[in-house]
Amino acid sequence: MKIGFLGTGKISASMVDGLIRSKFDVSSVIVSPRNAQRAEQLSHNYNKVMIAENNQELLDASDCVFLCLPNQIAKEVLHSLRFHPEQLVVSVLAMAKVAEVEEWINHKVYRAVPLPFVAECKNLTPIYPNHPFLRDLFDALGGTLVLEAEEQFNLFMTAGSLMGVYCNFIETAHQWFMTQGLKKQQSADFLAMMFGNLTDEMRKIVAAKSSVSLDFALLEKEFSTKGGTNELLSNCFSHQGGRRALTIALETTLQKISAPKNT
Ligand SMILES: NC(=O)C1=CN([C@@H]2O[C@H](COP(=O)(O)OP(=O)(O)OC[C@H]3O[C@@H](n4cnc5c(N)ncnc54)[C@H](OP(=O)(O)O)[C@@H]3O)[C@@H](O)[C@H]2O)C=CC1
Repeated sequence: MKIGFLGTGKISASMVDGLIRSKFDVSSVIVSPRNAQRAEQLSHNYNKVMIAENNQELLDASDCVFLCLPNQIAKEVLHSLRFHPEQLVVSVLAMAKVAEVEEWINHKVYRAVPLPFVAECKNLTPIYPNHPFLRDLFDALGGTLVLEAEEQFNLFMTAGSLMGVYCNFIETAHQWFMTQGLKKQQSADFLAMMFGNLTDEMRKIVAAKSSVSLDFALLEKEFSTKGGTNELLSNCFSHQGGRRALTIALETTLQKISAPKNT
């Protein structure tokens, strides 16, 4: 199977890294010439990776193509391209629904939310609708979550949009500690170690595969001594609008993801 990536950015590079590292049987990978530096790097790193002359040549050579373009220009770029009837087309575009992309390209479309961690074959990737080839591919990259409805898929797209705000949260605390006099390196080391360890705790619970699913409220309690400073900080954050701000941000993002575009 020849797999093509239209738009050679962060997600394409992560998927290429993961595919080459995985046991998935891929005969060759074709990337589009933009971003030139990233495409060059991938073809330099891996024998199986070739750079197409242009977007149409990439489509002509691919059995399966992942649409990994910036959202703002996707419609315009895709409109001018010819897809082949037997080709499997997978959109990773966050902000366009299946029906919209199908109208742009006049071709059946599947969707996926691969996150950068597919590069190390350790991410669960939601797909919609189900497709056996995509299931096998993403299973090799860490696991597949098959969604029956696009509304469910859009909720996972929203969940996948939490990475930036998570870093924002830590950065806000980090900046505050520095204004209070902590050394940059010491603050960064401490925060990175603590948040990394919290993530490891969640991994342990998931790996134990107990019948009880991960309970985040319980974790919050476990890491908050009754009457202690963790409880104080968490309650203060919630009462000052922290939870509300996150809920509003999630709703705004889901609305943007789900809103119909001008087709
Ligand atoms: N990053 C993530 O975690 C996730 C991203 N997504 C979605 O995936 C898509 C890609 O995201 P991401 O990889 O992060 O974005 P990037 O900006 O890293 O990659 C987009 C790539 O498209 C290239 N490009 C721009 N114009 C064209 C064109 N006309 N023809 C071909 N390629 C072009 C850009 O090249 P150049 O640099 O030269 O402009 C760039 O390399 C987006 O729609 C995003 O919403 C979905 C799930 C998760």
